[in-house]
Amino acid sequence: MSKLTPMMQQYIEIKSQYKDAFLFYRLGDFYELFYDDATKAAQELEITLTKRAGGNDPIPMCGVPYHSAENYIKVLIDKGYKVAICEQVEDPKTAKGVVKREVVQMITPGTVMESNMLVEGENNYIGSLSHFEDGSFVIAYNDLSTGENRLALMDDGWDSVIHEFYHQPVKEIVISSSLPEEMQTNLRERLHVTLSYQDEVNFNAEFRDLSENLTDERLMKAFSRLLNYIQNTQKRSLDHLQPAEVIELKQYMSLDMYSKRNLELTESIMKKSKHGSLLWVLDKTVTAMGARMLKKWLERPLLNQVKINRRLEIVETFLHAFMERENLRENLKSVYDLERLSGRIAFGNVNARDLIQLKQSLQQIPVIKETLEELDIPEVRELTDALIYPDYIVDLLENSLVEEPPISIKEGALIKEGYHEELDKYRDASKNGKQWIASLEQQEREVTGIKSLKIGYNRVFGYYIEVTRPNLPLLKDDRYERKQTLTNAERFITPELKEKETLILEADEKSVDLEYDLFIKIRERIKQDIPVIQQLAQIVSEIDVLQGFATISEANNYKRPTFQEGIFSVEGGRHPVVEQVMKNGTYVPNDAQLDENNQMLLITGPNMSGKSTYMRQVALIAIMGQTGCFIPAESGILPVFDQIFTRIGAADDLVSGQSTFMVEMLEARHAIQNATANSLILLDEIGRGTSTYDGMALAQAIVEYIHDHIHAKTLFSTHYHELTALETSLKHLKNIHVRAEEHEGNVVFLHQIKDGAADQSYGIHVAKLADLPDELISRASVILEGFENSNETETQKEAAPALEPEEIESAQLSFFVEENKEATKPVKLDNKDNAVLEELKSLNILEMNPLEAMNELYRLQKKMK
Ligand SMILES: Nc1ncnc2c1ncn2[C@@H]1O[C@H](COP(=O)(O)OP(=O)(O)OP(=O)(O)O)[C@@H](O)[C@H]1O
Repeated sequence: MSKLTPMMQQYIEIKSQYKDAFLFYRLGDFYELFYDDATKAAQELEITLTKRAGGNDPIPMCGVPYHSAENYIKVLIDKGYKVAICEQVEDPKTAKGVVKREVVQMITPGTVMESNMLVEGENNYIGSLSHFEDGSFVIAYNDLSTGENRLALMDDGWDSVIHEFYHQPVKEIVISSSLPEEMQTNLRERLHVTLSYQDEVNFNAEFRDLSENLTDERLMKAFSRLLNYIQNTQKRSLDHLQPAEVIELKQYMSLDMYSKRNLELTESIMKKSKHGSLLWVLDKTVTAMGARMLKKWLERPLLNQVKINRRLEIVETFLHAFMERENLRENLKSVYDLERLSGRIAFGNVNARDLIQLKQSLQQIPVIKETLEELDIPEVRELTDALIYPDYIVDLLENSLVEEPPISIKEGALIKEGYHEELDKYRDASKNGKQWIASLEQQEREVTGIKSLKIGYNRVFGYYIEVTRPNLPLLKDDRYERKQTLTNAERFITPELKEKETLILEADEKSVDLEYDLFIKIRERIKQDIPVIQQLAQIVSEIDVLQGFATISEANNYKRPTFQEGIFSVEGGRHPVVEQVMKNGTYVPNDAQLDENNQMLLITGPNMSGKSTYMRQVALIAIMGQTGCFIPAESGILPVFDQIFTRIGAADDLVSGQSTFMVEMLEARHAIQNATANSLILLDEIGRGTSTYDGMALAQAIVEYIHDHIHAKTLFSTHYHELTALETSLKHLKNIHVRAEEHEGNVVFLHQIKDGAADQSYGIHVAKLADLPDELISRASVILEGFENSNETETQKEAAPALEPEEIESAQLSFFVEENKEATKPVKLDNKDNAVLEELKSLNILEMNPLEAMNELYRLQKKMK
């Protein structure tokens, strides 16, 4: 290969430091990509790949225009790639004007700042994961656009890490390369995130303020890992980063990853979007900051009753104060996204228009405060007192910036008159010069008698005197110096005019430069107040979420719940999302009663009758109540649930490679291992993913296990009518059913919950509703009759007698019981089997994904055969 140009040599040197990113190499008006980057980018961005002469081997190359680069970068970032931006910068070591190239910023999926790459009303988190010798993990979160930092310490093993990341999704995870390979693969395969590495962890003094409240060294280390990564990628001021908040996971209701998805809290399963989720119904916020806070609240409902009641109290006050609430909503509409604005101020990305928006937002603070002051209850007063109006910021912006500045900050017209003496002088000089020119024009018209004589300006010649051709004879010789001839006119200059021109242009240039400098100073000054702005943003967001709760509660007739330990007693409860999408008044409300006597509700009823909807409704009411929102019910007494676990249909797509049954078992296991007497468990038709008897046996054993060992409030829906017999043997279990009636051979769904077990299944009626062929339906009815008459089926259909707790342990359900429990029944094994058994024992099932586990089992079974 022949010698490369110095520019390409420099490229290769820089690229070697950014191997995992697309290097956008600035050349004139383009960012160029070379070699593999070019080939891959051409494919991903659907742009033309060309070749650059590079000795014997032409170099693959493609480019994107500088001005539209953001759009291309967004495509790459959305696909999980990283981009390094390489610019020409002045080299301070060399003579002025000589430039060098360097990477000025990395854009990675988790560190996006550009507004067109961010979703309004949603956080863009990057996470870092650190592991420690004692088996604990720390996750650190950062949203670079808002500066938020949060930390969570986890000492419940690897599963809890995965659950946490499901719970709080991130675009990118920063790890140390010493994180065990299986864990790295697990993160990649289960979370589909970009993994980045930061091995060197230095705690920089400049971050001391951010970590003052961190006493645990593990938290410090994890936080530093994240901050170091951000520093290395961003290479610019991070003044907007907020002090780390430690998430005490035990202070929030824990929702496992299955619940968040199954209950469609923030995203609907079908559409994979906010539409159709609880968030969609409840989001009546008017600011982007409020929307983000609402999402966070829904993801982490509270456990502390005092805090819950504080929120409910404010919601109630807002609910009854219609006029004040309407005013608040109006005022809030004028509040810009202060959190993201702070980030951009820190990064030096804001223009004068942004600062005017900041001023207008801050000007709403006294108005909001005044409205709140009219609602005089202690909980609101707390918020009102915290709203401190930063009049000095508003005054600064009011005195310095014009009301409608241009987008560019480099062309002047930003700063108000009277703000800066020197600037006023330049402006005066320019203005005086221009006035002098205007009077010269007047004077020359009079002296020459040419009425159309005018003084004009263009960038090439500066100021000139223009005389139209027919008037030229009126000009005395040598009066002006000829400069340019046009078809219909001549242009002239005079030494005096040129002298004034120099003065005017100098003054204009100086004032534009000075305006820029003054603007930067104002921006830097505001930078110091970022914490004040961020604090206001927090309070405004909270007010916004709470007024939103009041607004939706009023619109949908939600009621304030009360709390009482151990009792879930709801009258006329509704599913908030199904109710919302159905026509007004068509949703059938239902009561729900769970208490010490009725810890478990076994729900039967035909397909499509509303079993799942009812179960979800119970959980959503609990979540809404603990979030501090009113609930969709006539009245409600709620317990404070510490955790919610769910196993509700449609989960098969969770992790590719897992069978429905395996997912079902994993979800059930998770509940059984972690639930307490204060938890809520929803199990929808557990066991249906396998053969009838297996399924029924598992279902019964699970019901018994929860009933006898866990005592969690549980809703269990089933098609195994045989299980309803358990009501007689399990003291705290109650049968309920969803009512349906048969009318002229068709099933009518009443969606009403009634005590007792359903009397028949109506499965065939539902199949009929689904328009299966008549012949097939008749045949199914005949087969069903056959089953019902068969003695064998009758005897098998009896529910097995309830097992004693010891029996459960030996009921071959070790899958649900703790890992590594000794098998209770000895089995005769030969040497080959023993070897397989040893291998089986040594498998670390919890570290595998289900597909790996299945493959292992299959392999071992094959070995035995
Ligand atoms: N209380 C209700 N009022 C009005 N419509 C309801 C109610 N509950 C459920 N529905 C309607 O019935 C449909 C079926 O409900 P759901 O999926 O809960 O039934 P299911 O009994 O769980 O069915 P399957 O056993 O087939 O899973 C829902 O999509 C909803 O439109």
